[in-house]
Amino acid sequence: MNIVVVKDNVEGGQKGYEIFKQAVDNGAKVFGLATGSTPITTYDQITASDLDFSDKTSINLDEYVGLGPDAPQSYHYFMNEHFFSKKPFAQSYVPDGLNLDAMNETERYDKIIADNPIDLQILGLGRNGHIGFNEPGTDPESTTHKVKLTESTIEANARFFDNEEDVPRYAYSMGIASIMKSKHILLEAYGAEKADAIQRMVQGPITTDVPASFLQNHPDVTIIVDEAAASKLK
Ligand SMILES: N[C@@H]1[C@@H](O)[C@H](O)[C@@H](COP(=O)(O)O)O[C@@H]1O
Repeated sequence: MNIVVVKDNVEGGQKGYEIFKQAVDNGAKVFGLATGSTPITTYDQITASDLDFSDKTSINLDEYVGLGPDAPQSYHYFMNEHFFSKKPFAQSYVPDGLNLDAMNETERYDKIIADNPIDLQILGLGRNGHIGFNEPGTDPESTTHKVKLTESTIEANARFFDNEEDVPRYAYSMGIASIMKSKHILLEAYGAEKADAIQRMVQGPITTDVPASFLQNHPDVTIIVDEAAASKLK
């Protein structure tokens, strides 16, 4: 794992942008995208740049079950606001939270990923070490699946909703195996509340208790962290 320690998320966003630019320069066609507060500075740098994605494809990691693109807390809405409205792709895929037939939706999404192998996948990191919505205990062989969110994740994501009860309890997420197939992975994490997860991901045993620890098995991972998130690395 290649670890880059930066001063703050603004410098991290600059580095994240550079990694996207390099991927574009090297001919990457498919970009795996993430939501959450973490990648926003990277997306801001990208959307303010002259990088062109009009002949490229994006595939998002996850979506809440029950929320569609018009719901302000949906990940589709987030992507429209922070990325696609400013920098459109030829096609952008996000799991369809309004498709309540989980079997149908997860199979549909797996086919999209199989047809469009991801060149660069960007990831955030949950406080409990989750990636996408792959919570602790997720099978490393998992492909797209319906997830029951943990209390820790519901609590962490409640800040985007009026009440904690409004946070959806389920999500669709690419699986760990789907993520591991990406050619290059960029994970960003900022702030002291991510320090434990970063330490366990990088230096702990590879275990389903810390889904991100499986990234130790990937040949091409770059991690951008600020000093607070790196503070527990030994
Ligand atoms: N499903 C998302 C993850 O993809 C994201 O990485 C994580 C961290 O979010 P944040 O970047 O806001 O800390 O939150 C959510 O649970």
